[in-house]
Amino acid sequence: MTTSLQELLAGWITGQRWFAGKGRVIDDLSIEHRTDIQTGDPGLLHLVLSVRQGERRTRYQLLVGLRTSLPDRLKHVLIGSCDWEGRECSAYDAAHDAELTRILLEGMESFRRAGRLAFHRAPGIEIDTSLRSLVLTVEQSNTSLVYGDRYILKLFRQINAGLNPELEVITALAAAGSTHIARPYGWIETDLDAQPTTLAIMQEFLANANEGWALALTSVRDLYGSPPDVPAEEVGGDFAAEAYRLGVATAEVHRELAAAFPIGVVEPPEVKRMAERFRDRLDQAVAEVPQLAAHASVAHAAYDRLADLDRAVAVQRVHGDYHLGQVMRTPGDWVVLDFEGEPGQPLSERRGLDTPLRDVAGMLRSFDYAARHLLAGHPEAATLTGRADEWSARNRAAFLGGYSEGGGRISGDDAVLLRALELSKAVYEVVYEARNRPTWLPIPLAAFRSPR
Ligand SMILES: Nc1ncnc2c1ncn2[C@@H]1O[C@H](COP(=O)(O)OP(=O)(O)O)[C@@H](O)[C@H]1O
Ligand SMILES: O=P(O)(O)O[C@H]1O[C@H](CO)[C@@H](O[C@H]2O[C@H](CO)[C@@H](O)[C@H](O)[C@H]2O)[C@H](O)[C@H]1O
Repeated sequence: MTTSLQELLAGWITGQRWFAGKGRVIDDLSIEHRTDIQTGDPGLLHLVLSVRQGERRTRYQLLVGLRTSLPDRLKHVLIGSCDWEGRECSAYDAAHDAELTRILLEGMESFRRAGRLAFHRAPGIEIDTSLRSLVLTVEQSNTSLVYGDRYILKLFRQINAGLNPELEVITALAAAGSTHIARPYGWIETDLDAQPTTLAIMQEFLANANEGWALALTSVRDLYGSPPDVPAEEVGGDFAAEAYRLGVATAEVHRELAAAFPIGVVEPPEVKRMAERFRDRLDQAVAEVPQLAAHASVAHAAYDRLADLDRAVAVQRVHGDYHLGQVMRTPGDWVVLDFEGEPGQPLSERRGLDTPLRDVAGMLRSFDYAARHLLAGHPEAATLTGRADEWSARNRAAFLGGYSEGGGRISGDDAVLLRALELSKAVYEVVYEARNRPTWLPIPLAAFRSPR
């Protein structure tokens, strides 16, 4: 059975949104660990796959459902037919099968152990196991299940051995009473390379919240639709007050992170090495995305200035992949999600200390994304570019104002660091877009146009 399921998976996995190795040939796919969470019909398998593409080996997690007869409601997530213990079965993505995902809730409620899997519940939490799940249909690197508007369970798709930074951070911030996180309710663990490894995290579902990205886009649309002589601040959907409030919340989260985890200082030689890493990343990105070559000199100039800074930089735990899709506006305040760091980086790096300006840079880039992403293919793109610049500049400034007001420190010297961080993020985004959404590539490329 294993061989045929492996073949099916090799054909199926490349089409999944969360598959990180798009555009590269799979040299080998093997099932590293298999846990039969439920035997019988339907059956539920948990698989850790190891996918080798060239030198790179990546692990992915799958929940595979097996049924002798697949109901219509699950036909859209069919992986294929396979032989399972002598029977012809349909294998499918079980994340979409509420009958099977309930087993995960039951597992967390009862602290179940199934083979190598260990289910956990957060202290003082009771889990309602009667809730049915739906898969969240948003662009994401993982797969999230929403149980009855009460819980959201994120199944990490790409698995790295070790404790996931998100679980570590939200547990610490919840214990410190933070109002800027969604409370943790439970998690699922395994051991990989002899390390406890987080496979999934369940949190409070923020049912009455709106994603920052969606709110920002509504504002951008309003501005695009308004007469050209009306300034941004007079357009109905102006976002600047929210951007400011988000800046305040960001500074508060940074303060909470600094209080909950160790802090440190990076001396000038290490800042030089940071610039060096940015250069290496740029070179790799240019090799993968040739369109970036024409802009590389702008980034190199920013990295040279960083290398010459000759100044120590304060570091602490940070978010690491901060953008408008990671923040939600609840009726009360902004809540920050997904403290996972940049997907694809080693866990040691994602759990390491960094300058909080990395997050500030990430959010500044996101304002630029929001301002420009509606321009691609827009018939009036040429005239609307000025509007996009206006929206971006206004909201970036408001966010920075809020960040300072909330106690976040940005000194004059920090402009050099911030610029280098922004361009490094844009380099990451160029690669990300080339791999996942090639039509969006012009958005990060626009970051290299001119110094702000
Ligand atoms: N606690 C939550 N309550 C409501 N929606 C959430 C919550 N957590 C995540 N989401 C929604 O799921 C989306 C993806 O979540 P995220 O943690 O960023 O996943 P990924 O790491 O896969 O990108 C968010 O942009 C948001 O729309
Ligand atoms: O899946 P994650 O949320 O962890 O992050 C990845 O996907 C993001 C896209 O969904 C990507 O963000 C980029 O696009 C956003 C708009 O969709 C934009 O707001 C961000 O500024 C931009 O970086 C993120 O980089 C990637 O890690």
